[in-house]
Amino acid sequence: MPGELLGAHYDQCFGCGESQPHGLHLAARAGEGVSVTAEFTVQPAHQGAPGLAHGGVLVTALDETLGSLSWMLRIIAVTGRLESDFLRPVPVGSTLYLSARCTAVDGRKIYSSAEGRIGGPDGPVAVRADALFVEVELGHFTRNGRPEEIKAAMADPDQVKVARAFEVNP
Ligand SMILES: CCCCCCCC(=O)SCCNC(=O)CCNC(=O)[C@H](O)C(C)(C)COP(=O)(O)OP(=O)(O)OC[C@H]1O[C@@H](n2cnc3c(N)ncnc32)[C@H](O)[C@@H]1OP(=O)(O)O
Repeated sequence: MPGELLGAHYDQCFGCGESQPHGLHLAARAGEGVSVTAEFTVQPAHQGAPGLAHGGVLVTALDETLGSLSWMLRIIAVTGRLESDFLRPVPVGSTLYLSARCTAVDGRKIYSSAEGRIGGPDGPVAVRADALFVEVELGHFTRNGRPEEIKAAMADPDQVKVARAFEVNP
């Protein structure tokens, strides 16, 4: 339902994992239709220039928010292409109000756009991105991931967590 937290897909994910000490701890919420929102507060560890967020970290926040759209579509997908615009510098300590929406689905291709605003959900747009995600099978992760982490994720007694680690919306 709109407003509901989607929860982390994998607890070690750099974007959303609760157990990832270096991560962004992004918590995405369902929006209206195939859309999501999330908030991310820039920490001192995310600096690129004194007191300013690193652009790559901001793109990660956009990527993760866009990736969360797969949950709304119940599709397993990975980022194939991500094009970003940096419109305003984002100071450390500021909160990025993120929103992403799916714009089209064509076979395995999922097109989407996202933006991050500062100063409030209706504040000026600081960063934006257009993405192409590509639907993949579960084997994309099990074949390509490092075996240690695959085994650890599969061994979790919580079966919902196991499914989520591989980006399947249960
Ligand atoms: C809840 C989840 C949150 C997750 C948030 C984080 C998301 C991520 O960061 S995922 C990690 C980063 N991404 C990756 O590691 C992906 C690495 N790339 C790959 O594995 C592959 O290149 C992959 C799967 C994207 C595509 O390969 P493959 O499955 O062989 O598909 P392929 O046949 O080449 O392409 C399928 C279609 O997509 C198109 N396509 C694929 N890549 C691109 C691209 N970069 N640009 C444009 N089009 C592309 C192809 O042209 C093709 O189109 P069509 O069907 O019209 O011919």
